[in-house]
Amino acid sequence: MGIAFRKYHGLGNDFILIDHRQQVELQVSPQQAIELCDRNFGIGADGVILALPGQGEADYAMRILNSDGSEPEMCGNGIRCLAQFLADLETQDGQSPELPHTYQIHTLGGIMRPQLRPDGQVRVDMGEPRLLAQDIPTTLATADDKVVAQPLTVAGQDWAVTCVNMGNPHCITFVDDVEPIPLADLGPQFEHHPAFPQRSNTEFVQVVRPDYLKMRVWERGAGATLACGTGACALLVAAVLNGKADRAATVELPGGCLQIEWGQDNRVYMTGPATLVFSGETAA
Ligand SMILES: N[C@@H](CCC[C@H](N)C(=O)O)C(=O)O
Repeated sequence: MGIAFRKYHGLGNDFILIDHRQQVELQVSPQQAIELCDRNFGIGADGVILALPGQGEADYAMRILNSDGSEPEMCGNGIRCLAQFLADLETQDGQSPELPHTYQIHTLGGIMRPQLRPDGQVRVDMGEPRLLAQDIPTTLATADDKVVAQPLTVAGQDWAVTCVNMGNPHCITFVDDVEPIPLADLGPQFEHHPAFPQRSNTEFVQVVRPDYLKMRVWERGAGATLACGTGACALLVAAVLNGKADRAATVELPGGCLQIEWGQDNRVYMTGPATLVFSGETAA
């Protein structure tokens, strides 16, 4: 039996979505995720997302495997795609949700709340950013301290980094211009730096205006991607902490723009699209 799937993307950050609502035990192994995500020999994607049954307050649960088979705690673009996938499945089951509709989704990074809106956008309550070194996690500061503009040497160069956990770990560096950054060279060196015991997602950010930031990302377990939702949230928080941005801004990623807001309630809100590309079934 093959695996039935649908492929979605959020600004070019693409995922294979699998209906896993009848089973709690994961039916997709890390090796299968690597094969499904392969852009030559598989479907091709940055990750595999499984829609599982929810427990307690959660309507559903999300598990995700990166294209290298590792399992991250959260994925911002992925959770928008998951919300659209769930609505599409419910519509197929004759229970189309009335918009706006908010799901409560259990993730390994906590409960997230994506809201499908009548204009086709998905707004997600991404929860509170975690800033203490022990929560990133990183050894760049003592456990109870924040990591804001701390020095880090990578590739023989000194960088000033700010770290934010949005369910998953992010290391943010502000630069004058993101275009010349040699991402494929620097990205893996940040990702695997000993200062990050659980590896790290890495964002290079250019402040165009306090309400408009431009970024390029190297994702843990997936490499250079066209967009990263948790990364866009993390970098807005980092930019505010560094006095470089307003609490609401447009973040331009290689695949398009996200609207990010760090509310006075200390929660981060992300708004962007989720697009169905095609559906299919793998060969047995
Ligand atoms: N693309 C994602 C993040 C996916 C997880 C990441 N690769 C990690 O390992 O933490 C997003 O949109 O947030």
